[in-house]
Amino acid sequence: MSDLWRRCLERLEGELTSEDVHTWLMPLQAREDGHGLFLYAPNPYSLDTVRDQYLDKIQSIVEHLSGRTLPVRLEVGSSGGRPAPARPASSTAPSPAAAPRAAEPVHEPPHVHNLDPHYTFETFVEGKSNQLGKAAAMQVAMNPGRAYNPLLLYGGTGLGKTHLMHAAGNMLMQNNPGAKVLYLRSEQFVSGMVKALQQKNMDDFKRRFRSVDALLIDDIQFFAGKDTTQEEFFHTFNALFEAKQQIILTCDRYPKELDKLEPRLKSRLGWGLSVAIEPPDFETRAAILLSKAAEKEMEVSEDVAMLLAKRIRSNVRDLEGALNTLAARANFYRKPITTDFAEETLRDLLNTHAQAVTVPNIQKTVADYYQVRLSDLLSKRRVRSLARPRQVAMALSKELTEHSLPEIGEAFGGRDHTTVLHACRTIRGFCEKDVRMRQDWEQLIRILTG
Ligand SMILES: Nc1ncnc2c1ncn2[C@@H]1O[C@H](COP(=O)(O)OP(=O)(O)OP(=O)(O)O)[C@@H](O)[C@H]1O
Repeated sequence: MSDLWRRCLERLEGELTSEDVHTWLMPLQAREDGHGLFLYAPNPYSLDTVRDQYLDKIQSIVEHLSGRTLPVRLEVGSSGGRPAPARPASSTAPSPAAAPRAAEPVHEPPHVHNLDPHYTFETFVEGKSNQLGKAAAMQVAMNPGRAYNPLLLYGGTGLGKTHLMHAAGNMLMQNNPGAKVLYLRSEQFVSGMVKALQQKNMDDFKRRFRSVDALLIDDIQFFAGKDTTQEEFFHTFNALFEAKQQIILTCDRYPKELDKLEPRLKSRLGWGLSVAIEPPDFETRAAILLSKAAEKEMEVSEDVAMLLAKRIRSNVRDLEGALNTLAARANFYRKPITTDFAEETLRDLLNTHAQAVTVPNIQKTVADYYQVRLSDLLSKRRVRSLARPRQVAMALSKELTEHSLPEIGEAFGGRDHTTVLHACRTIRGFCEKDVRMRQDWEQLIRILTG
């Protein structure tokens, strides 16, 4: 890899999300000579995206790193000169020896996927919280268009929905290398559509999306309130569905609960299978940490993994962030990652996560959330409008703090420990069968630990 591009990527990793870097920038091949830095995109779609969203940033980093004005050129192809997989028929095959052309807008359907190769089922750690989602995603990858269509994965941020979606796409490609799989964030669907409307080439837009074997759209909550997008997506959905092409979607909540999403679209989304991805429990968090550490070839003991898993409960992205910080510091100071080193390095981060999670804080947060008075929540009154939030607050106290059942009972106006135990069981039962309760629960966990 060109040294300049490697350093540029390192900078970009600090400025963009790792998803952006993995999806769009890592797949680029680079060649550098005295005239410029040449970047080769695997397909026209990827070229369009890199040019529209990242080229300016890349250009300024390259200038900064090289200390001079060095042009950055983009084209479809490879730095080794292998023919471009999806060059439009009117263009000649790229050759790195030829003068690079400026990127032109191209609207051919992508023949090379833009999936993140690191997001596979092998690198996904299974636990109770994501078991169903993983099984469903595997089913879809093995029987695209037939098992569940659409497959919709929903749940809070950073819990592995995007990972599973890419894993399904990667497995589908592995089983059928000729398949056309297109992954997009919903913002990209919206901006592609706006551009097509402006340039009056909606036919190209429609063709681009409808010619794939599997369409993966991330974070569809972004469609809410965007009527034209929903209309277009509705038609794309129908076309794909009728042709038995696979659709995989993610959403940050149960889509039926999304305001400002057209009823007919909501109904379509319910035709296949919707699976919740829940926050992982302690054991799964620790297992994920050990697996990520192994992937990064970091030496992390079980003690360190358990320390982080115990203190960081919000989501997997935060866990991974903590691990990356540890890796960078350990590398810099050339020190082994012991529990002391981890405590010291992540002191602020661990404190932030620990701070919010006290019983009084949980009580106050739950009272605000359900709009009841704190004094009522802690009182002996048994009306239902208070009893349920009180049980939620007790169950959260058990889940998120180290306090014992008697201590929690004491903090809730001197109640018996069996009352707390009953609350925990009742709320767990509710979460299993009632979508709204589960959303409340997850939302509260996010507020308290985010
Ligand atoms: N069970 C798991 N095993 C391994 N890695 C995981 C797991 N769950 C999440 N991750 C990792 O956590 C990070 C965040 O996951 P991901 O981006 O898939 O979350 P998400 O649910 O799509 O979040 P958002 O809604 O914010 O897009 C990724 O690096 C992913 O690999």
